[in-house]
Amino acid sequence: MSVPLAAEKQFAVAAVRRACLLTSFVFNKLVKNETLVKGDKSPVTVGDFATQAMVNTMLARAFPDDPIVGEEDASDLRAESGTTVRERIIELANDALNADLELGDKASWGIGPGSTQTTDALLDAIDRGNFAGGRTGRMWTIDPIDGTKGFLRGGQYAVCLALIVDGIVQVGVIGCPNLPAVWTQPRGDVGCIFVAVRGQGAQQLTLSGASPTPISIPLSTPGTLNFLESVEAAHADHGFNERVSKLLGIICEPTRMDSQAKYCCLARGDGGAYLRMPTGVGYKEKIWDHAPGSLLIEEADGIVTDSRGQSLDFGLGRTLGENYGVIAAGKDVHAKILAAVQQANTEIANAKT
Ligand SMILES: Nc1ncnc2c1ncn2[C@@H]1O[C@H](COP(=O)(O)O)[C@@H](OP(=O)(O)O)[C@H]1O
Ligand SMILES: [Mg+2]
Ligand SMILES: [Mg+2]
Ligand SMILES: [Mg+2]
Repeated sequence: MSVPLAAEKQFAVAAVRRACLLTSFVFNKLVKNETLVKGDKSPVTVGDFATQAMVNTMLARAFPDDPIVGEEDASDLRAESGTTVRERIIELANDALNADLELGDKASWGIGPGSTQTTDALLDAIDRGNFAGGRTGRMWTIDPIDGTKGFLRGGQYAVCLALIVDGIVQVGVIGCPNLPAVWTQPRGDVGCIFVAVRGQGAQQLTLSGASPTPISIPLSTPGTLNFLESVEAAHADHGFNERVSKLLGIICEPTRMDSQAKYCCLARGDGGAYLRMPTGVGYKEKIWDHAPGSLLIEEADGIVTDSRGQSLDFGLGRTLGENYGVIAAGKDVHAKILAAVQQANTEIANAKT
């Protein structure tokens, strides 16, 4: 009997692996005018666009009927003012599509040497990511560079791809080109890929997609428990986490890290919990920022909920709906952290009245 979702898993690892080579290459060559500022004031680089163009091109070949919810869209690139960055993106995406990698992806997905695409085809590939999402059917979600701010500062970032079926994440792959294979050995091998398939566990692979090693969240003790949190104070409320730490008697300092690398670290036991509480009203968390990470945690024996204790809902469209924050932790401590979060929320609400 064949293993369910084996083709999707193999594809997602190959696509993320190729994407990680592209983003690492871009980081080493990035020049100042290759970063744009989006309408919401967030940065986006030629690397984000080129990666989405490349992965979506691969997806269109491998799974032509599957819609894609992607972070980026090509409208700014189609404008006359976008000419310079557009040309650079097309060059980068084509170089990545043509790269001669093993793993047989030319045979399976028609890429590799000789697969150069036109500008129009690559811009259209980026815009295949404009799907609205929803409750029914298969869809992929891609965050070509999660943690763009981390990427720009040479910190952590992640290439994130997930398959969602009927609102449930089934496959999640996260590539972390700057993450040490072993956290305590930052001078050792750097770069890893994380894979989860629902019901089949979670694994860490090398950046070349080799040596799959099962990972899971170990039991925590109050002495070792610490929080993983965003570097960006605008993305998650650091003060709230401090309050929760005090309530729980946590003595370790939080580990600040950009991107879904936080989920990856948690899944393999580096840090006891990832807490991401909203910093204000209005921002809705995006499905591509959490789909592969949340599956990775669940498959690594962890639990992911919002601050009401409810599962994240990936069937609402491009966002997770109203923002009640995210709490990801090992099975043994999740309930304790959730209770402390709720107590902190009550205290804050009482202080206001
Ligand atoms: N006000 C806000 N609250 C929460 N998340 C936000 C936010 N503004 C932007 N983000 C998201 O935070 C992500 C990075 O998360 P982190 O802080 O964990 O590294 C960004 O992903 P991108 O970098 O892909 O745009 C972006 O989608
Ligand atoms: Mg972004
Ligand atoms: Mg993101
Ligand atoms: Mg991104």
